[in-house]
Amino acid sequence: VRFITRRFIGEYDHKKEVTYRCSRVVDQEAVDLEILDLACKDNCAASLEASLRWADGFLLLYSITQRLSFLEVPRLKKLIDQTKQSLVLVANKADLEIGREVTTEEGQRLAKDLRCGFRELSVAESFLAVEAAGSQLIRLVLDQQRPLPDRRSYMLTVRHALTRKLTRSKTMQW
Ligand SMILES: Nc1nc2c(ncn2[C@@H]2O[C@H](COP(=O)(O)OP(=O)(O)OP(=O)(O)O)[C@@H](O)[C@H]2O)c(=O)[nH]1
Repeated sequence: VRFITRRFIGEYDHKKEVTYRCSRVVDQEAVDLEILDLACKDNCAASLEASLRWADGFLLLYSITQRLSFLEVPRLKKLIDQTKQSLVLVANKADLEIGREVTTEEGQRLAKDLRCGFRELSVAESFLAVEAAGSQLIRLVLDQQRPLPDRRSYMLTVRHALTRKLTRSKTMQW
């Protein structure tokens, strides 16, 4: 809701399975978005599996003040992995430092292990951070939809491989 309306609505009536529609421009590309806000409470696996059928990407949020929500992440990631969709892990409520139960490093480490993007932010405090997380996911999704040689990740892999090769041959010259 913060991403779509720019406003932080502290308490809102969280209806199940509501799809929001909006548009964004990311890297000069206009993108139409459909966003499904999953509550993931009682019947999370079932609603997640249904959404896997149409979602191109996921923002997976946990609260830094609730370790249990962090511990749920690997299980949810496994479900998302079935479809190889793009994922950005978001550590929310960074404004509540006093109640912190999950460190930033733990979040970063988990995202590295799970090979997904990572952001720590406060939805309450920063619309810009929320927008950046959304844009990061949109970029990942757009990149995944491009033909392989045009993908940013593919080009980075090629660049790294070339750099390694060049470094090796330079070393051999010495
Ligand atoms: N302090 C603070 N509170 C937040 C933040 N984000 C959400 N909240 C509060 O956390 C509660 C849950 O927010 P929701 O937007 O309903 O998030 P949810 O993912 O549905 O979370 P749950 O209802 O806890 O499952 C609400 O009372 C929000 O006001 C944040 O960044 N900082």
